[in-house]
Amino acid sequence: MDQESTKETAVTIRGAYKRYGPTNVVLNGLNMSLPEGTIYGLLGPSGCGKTTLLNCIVGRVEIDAGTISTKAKYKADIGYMPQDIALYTVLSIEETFLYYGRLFGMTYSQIENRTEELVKLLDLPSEKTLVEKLSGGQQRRVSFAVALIHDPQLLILDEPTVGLDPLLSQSIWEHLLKLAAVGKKTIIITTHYIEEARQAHVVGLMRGGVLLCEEEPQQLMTSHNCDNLEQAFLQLSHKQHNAYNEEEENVVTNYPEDTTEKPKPHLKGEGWFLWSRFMAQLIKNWFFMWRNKAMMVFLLGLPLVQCTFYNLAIGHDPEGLKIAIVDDELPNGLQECSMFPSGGCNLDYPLSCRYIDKLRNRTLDLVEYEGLSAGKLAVSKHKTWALVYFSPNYSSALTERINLTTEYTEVSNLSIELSQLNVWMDMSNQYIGNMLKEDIISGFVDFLEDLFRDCGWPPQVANIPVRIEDPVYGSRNPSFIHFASPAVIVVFMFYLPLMFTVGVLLYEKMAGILERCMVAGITALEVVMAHSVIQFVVLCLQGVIMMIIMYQVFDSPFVGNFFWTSNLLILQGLSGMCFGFLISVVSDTMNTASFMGIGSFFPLCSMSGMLWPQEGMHTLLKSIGWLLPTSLPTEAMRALTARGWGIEHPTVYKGFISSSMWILFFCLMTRLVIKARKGLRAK
Ligand SMILES: Nc1ncnc2c1ncn2[C@@H]1O[C@H](COP(=O)(O)OP(=O)(O)OP(=O)(O)O)[C@@H](O)[C@H]1O
Repeated sequence: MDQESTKETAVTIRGAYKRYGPTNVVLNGLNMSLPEGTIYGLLGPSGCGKTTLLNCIVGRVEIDAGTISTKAKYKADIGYMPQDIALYTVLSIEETFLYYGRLFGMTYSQIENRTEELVKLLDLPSEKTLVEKLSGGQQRRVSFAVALIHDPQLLILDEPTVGLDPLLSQSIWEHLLKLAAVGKKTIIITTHYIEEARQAHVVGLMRGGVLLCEEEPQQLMTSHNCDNLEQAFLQLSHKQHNAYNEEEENVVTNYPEDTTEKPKPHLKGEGWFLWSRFMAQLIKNWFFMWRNKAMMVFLLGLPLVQCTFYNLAIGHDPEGLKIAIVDDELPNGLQECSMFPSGGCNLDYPLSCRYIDKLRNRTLDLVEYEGLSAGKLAVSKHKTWALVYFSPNYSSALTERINLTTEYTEVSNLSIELSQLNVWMDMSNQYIGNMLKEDIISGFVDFLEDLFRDCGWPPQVANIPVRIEDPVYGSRNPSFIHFASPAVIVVFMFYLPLMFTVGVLLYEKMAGILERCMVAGITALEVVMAHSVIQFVVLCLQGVIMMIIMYQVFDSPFVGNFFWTSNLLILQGLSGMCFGFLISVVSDTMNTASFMGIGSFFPLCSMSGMLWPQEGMHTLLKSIGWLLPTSLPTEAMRALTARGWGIEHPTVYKGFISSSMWILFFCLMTRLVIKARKGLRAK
């Protein structure tokens, strides 16, 4: 580059090319030269590429070919006001200035003085006012003030006067002229109000990816023999249009080859990590959370409500289930039972009555039907869940069968058949069906043991010769809720941080705030670190709430080590947060992020052993299911809480390894996606 020509210039652009996709050429070999201490009014029709050009100058977008050189060498030497408001609306004016001031490395007293000056200059309301309470024009002025706060050498302003009162626009222009004259600041300003640009020292008209002219406004009007800029631009546009019509094809075919080496970035950051920038981001996050109290209540209330509802709704045995009884050995129906004693060794009384008593004790709702077909109809019409049928000679046949056991007498096949209790069930609901089956069978064993005891026979003979001893782990009557609790906590601890991370980062990304902060010099590492600190606090609180609800308020078994359990949950929360980072960089809209979040939720739940043991999964799923981010941590959580195993046990440490590997994987993928998207944007 010609050193001599750039000596006095603040911005020099030579042969800049930029396109979005193969045909949307936005910069087509553009040249621009901006002397120091001048105001450059960049004009052009909507969509001609003004914002893209500014983005290239501030380093938001990379050009495909050409050179950009600026006198400002560091990102923080530039003051940038994007077209969108791009402000944290929950912060006050004062907090906004404090945040950006700290990002630019200003001291607290410098920020305070500057705040006072800018509030006066831009006629802003009290600095304590929240940005969300300001009008659109006031918000625009705050955004303008943010660009000015650190008194930068180079100011890049994308339509700063849109929607402002003409008097205020005029005072802004006066201030810009003063900045250029006294402070030697260089300013590039885009505007749709062409006549406003008369006040600039130089105007540039952009059209078709190039600058049609770069001249002093008065000179431009004189040379085109016009009274105003609009007419001069019309003439220039006509001239270009006629010339282009002849060689339109060349616009694309002249474009530099994709293989051309990309130009190096012309602006430097100030390192990957600066404590002051990290702290500014952290304090801003804190304000953000403090102001979003509804969001905080939601984030902390959600685990509380979810865990409470889960414990109240799931795992309890259904009560009052209706069972049809058809007892053909009682001609006058079940009321006859009251005539017989409910205990003793009375083998001549109807034994079905004693058994029915046992069923009643199991909180079943027994409904008497007359005849087998009426009972069966009740089940098929879903009036009852099951039908228990006693044959006419049930008691005598059962006595005969019992005698076989106690006195080794012979028993006929008919007696065996009649002593059989017949049960028809509605098994469409697996859990209720199995529970009823268990009640019917264990009720029968109870009844038989009682009878044997009353008759002086060993009651053990009435049962099958298998004794289930006290369990090694868990209780004698395990509940589904106890099985699912570890998975529920692990899945919640994964998804709650994911929701928070995606919610916060995507909001900043979509509002253009993240880009604006990046232009101000903040790095992705500082953003991630500051978010992680806040997220860590939130996930610890969420974990404590869930542990209290699950293990203190309700009675999920906890026999493990609190230290390792809480560490596992924290690791799991961080893994969810990192997945949130990945979703935030992959998605550009809340819709895409929601689809990714919800889309991953069901597979993770179903394969994490929350609904069904992993041992029962299809072989193919079993071989990959353990790889998922919630599978091994769920097993580790179960082993820690229900079995009391320590970190030295493979099931436990595999959970820790799995969470750590997923954190690593999500971080790497996030990094790769950022790189890939940068590459795609550059194409
Ligand atoms: N990130 C992007 N991806 C793809 N195309 C883009 C992107 N940003 C801008 N463009 C396209 O580049 C062209 C120039 O857009 P740009 O926003 O730079 O125009 P502009 O002159 O600033 O318009 P306006 O005055 O309306 O703000 C448009 O066709 C736009 O659709």
